Amino acid sequence: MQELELNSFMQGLTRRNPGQPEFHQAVEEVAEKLIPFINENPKYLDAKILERMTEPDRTISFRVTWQDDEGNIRVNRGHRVQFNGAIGPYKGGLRFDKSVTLGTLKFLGFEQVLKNSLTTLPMGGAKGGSDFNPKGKTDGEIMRFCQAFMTELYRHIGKDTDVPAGDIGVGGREVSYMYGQYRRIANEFTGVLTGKNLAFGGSNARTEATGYGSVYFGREMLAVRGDDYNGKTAAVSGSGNVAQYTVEKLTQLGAKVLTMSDRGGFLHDPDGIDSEKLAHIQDLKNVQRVSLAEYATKYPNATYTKNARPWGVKVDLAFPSATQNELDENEAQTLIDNGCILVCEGANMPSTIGAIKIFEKNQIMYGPGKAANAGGVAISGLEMTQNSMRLQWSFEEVDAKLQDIMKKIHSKCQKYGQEDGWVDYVKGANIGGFVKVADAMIAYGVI
Ligand SMILES: NC(=O)C1=CN([C@@H]2O[C@H](COP(=O)(O)OP(=O)(O)OC[C@H]3O[C@@H](n4cnc5c(N)ncnc54)[C@H](O)[C@@H]3O)[C@@H](O)[C@H]2O)C=CC1
Ligand SMILES: O=C(O)CCC(=O)C(=O)O
Repeated sequence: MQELELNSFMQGLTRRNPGQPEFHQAVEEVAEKLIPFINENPKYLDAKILERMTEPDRTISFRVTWQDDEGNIRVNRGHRVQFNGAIGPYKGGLRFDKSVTLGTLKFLGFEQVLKNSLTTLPMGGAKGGSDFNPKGKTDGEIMRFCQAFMTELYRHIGKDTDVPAGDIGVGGREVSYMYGQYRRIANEFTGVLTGKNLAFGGSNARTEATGYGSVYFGREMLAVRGDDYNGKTAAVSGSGNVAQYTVEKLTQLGAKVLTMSDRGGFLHDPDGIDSEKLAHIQDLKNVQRVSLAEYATKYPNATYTKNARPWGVKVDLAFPSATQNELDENEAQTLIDNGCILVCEGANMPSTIGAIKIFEKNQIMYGPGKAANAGGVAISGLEMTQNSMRLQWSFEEVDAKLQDIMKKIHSKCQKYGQEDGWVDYVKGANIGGFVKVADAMIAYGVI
């Protein structure tokens, strides 16, 4: 059997998936680390596992028709990419954002397969969403869109088939509207979505899990070098679900968070964003839904810089927690030049391939999203468990399980990514996530 070679593999993938640069990027980052491992393990080469794993099980696209407050008929496009179901029901979030394309969801679905495998729980990988732009929409419009979206999606999902959840633009409010519509159409009360309200089957700590989990992962990376968060400064990007709970946990564990951001720019508070200030940000973002610029009117020591990102601020730690490709090669170099020792990704693929190369060259602690932000989907997995048992565990029980899972993910990354004197977490996460899915696919035979 001829060995795999990165360039020709990527040429074939690009040819088969034209116009999907984010999907190409996500596969390239994985393939670069996996191909040498596959060539050393011919069972994966012979079974063409990488070729099979980069082709989704299926993609579903559909029209979503809804009415705005003025009575105008609006049309969006919805998708669900059921990427790989070898180790469990498809699982992964829904993104509502004007930038969403099938290519975006294929990159996210591909990452999700490896991430879900790393959690140790039985979950396949999927992602879905729509090019619907929630910005400026009223509550009634959001509800009607969510109901219209679920009216088609419901026939493709199920508690043992595919269990969606939130992502950018989809939080507790949207999950509730979608769950209500599913229940109405299917006439069943099952755990078909996660991130639900605590009143109807949600799990304690799911809201906090991605941000907390990312900080727990960072704590494990620091512990390898005998270090911790105490007294360190941090830059966080984003101001949504993941960013908010990253800031909360970092602060609780002794770090001082200096930045957050949104689509319009970034906030720099040299005094640190403490719990009172974070509560103000949560009001601005979750209730008023306005720009972070408002923060500076209440806390005048802070500045809001328009159309810029936070990576030029001198910090010890960086937690990119907004979106993909929000940290490039030059910004990575600036972080390193300013003494940053750890980058831990709350977002999916926030660092460009060039940025990752800079982190690797400098051998800093770099936790890629598929490992560092896996706490969110892990607690979604535990929400499914609780729904099956018709039980609800306490916040403390779930948080303890989250900490344990993040430790196990870290250990798996170490096992496959230990190099001479440092840990290559990208290699560790990619191989660690791959092996379980690949072995299941081989066991199934040629399907
Ligand atoms: N919610 C979850 O449980 C999980 C989320 N993630 C990832 O974390 C990231 C953030 O997601 P959430 O906090 O859930 O979403 P969210 O909708 O609550 O917040 C998104 C944040 O990112 C910012 N943002 C979005 N697009 C941007 C752009 N193009 N440029 C600059 N800023 C932008 C928004 O202003 C907002 O602050 C995403 O990459 C998502 O895929 C990863 C694992 C689980
Ligand atoms: O909780 C889930 O199922 C989705 C989480 C997710 O979309 C992600 O990990 O990127």
